[in-house]
Amino acid sequence: MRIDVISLFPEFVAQCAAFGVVGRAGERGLLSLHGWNPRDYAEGNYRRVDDRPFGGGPGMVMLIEPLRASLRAARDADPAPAKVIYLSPQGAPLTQAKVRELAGRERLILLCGRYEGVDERLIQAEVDEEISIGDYVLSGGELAAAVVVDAVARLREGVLNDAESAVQDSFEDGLLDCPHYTRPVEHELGPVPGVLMSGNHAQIARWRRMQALGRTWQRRPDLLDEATLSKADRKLLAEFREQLAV
Ligand SMILES: CN(C)c1ccccc1CNc1ccc(C(N)=O)cn1
Repeated sequence: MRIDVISLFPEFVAQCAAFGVVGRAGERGLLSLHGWNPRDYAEGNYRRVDDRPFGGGPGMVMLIEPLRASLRAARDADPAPAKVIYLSPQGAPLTQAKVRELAGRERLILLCGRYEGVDERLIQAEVDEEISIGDYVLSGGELAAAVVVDAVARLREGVLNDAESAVQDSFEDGLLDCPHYTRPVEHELGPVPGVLMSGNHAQIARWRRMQALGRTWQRRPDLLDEATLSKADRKLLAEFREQLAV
């Protein structure tokens, strides 16, 4: 998979992708990341990439042409067609389902805005999708781009080993994860739930599913509404709630 990042700080996103499983994906050739800086395509001796907003008001707006030229350079760098994604607070919320869809593509071009954003005409002409990583404002789209790179890379075949992808699964079905424990069994902070020490793998899986369902119900009932629960799931959740009522 190839991801091109259009940014005034292209090394920012490359650095975020240099660690851990995503860094490993790069070393294995499963993911290639390329940065393009609009300033390299800006005309004039000041190489302007922004200018004042028509209509007045504070801040600056990114100019069309440097972005357009850097997007063209990124597209032309590889024959595969690319989906252009603009990271902005005005975008559609990023969900795991959207991450899965993006991970199925061979190329993505991520456009990172700075200042107050980008001239709307460039967005209309060049952007396929606007995506937001959450309802908050960042000083630039680069952190949002790094989030997309990480979330997408881990879903690519061969990036995660079996153990790591098992962790991924717990979020795949739209539920929160169960609690995790490791040594020591006894600690001043409390014991490890006995079922996890039982060696009874069916019971352990049952307990973990109950915990995932229960925590989702407690912390994110909105996710629970969207999740399709089996009859067995509903029974487990009822049991979880009974245990609370005790
Ligand atoms: C400077 N701003 C406000 C801006 C305005 C318009 C576009 C991009 C930016 C860059 N900032 C971003 C980007 C993304 C997100 C997000 N929630 O995904 C939050 N902030």
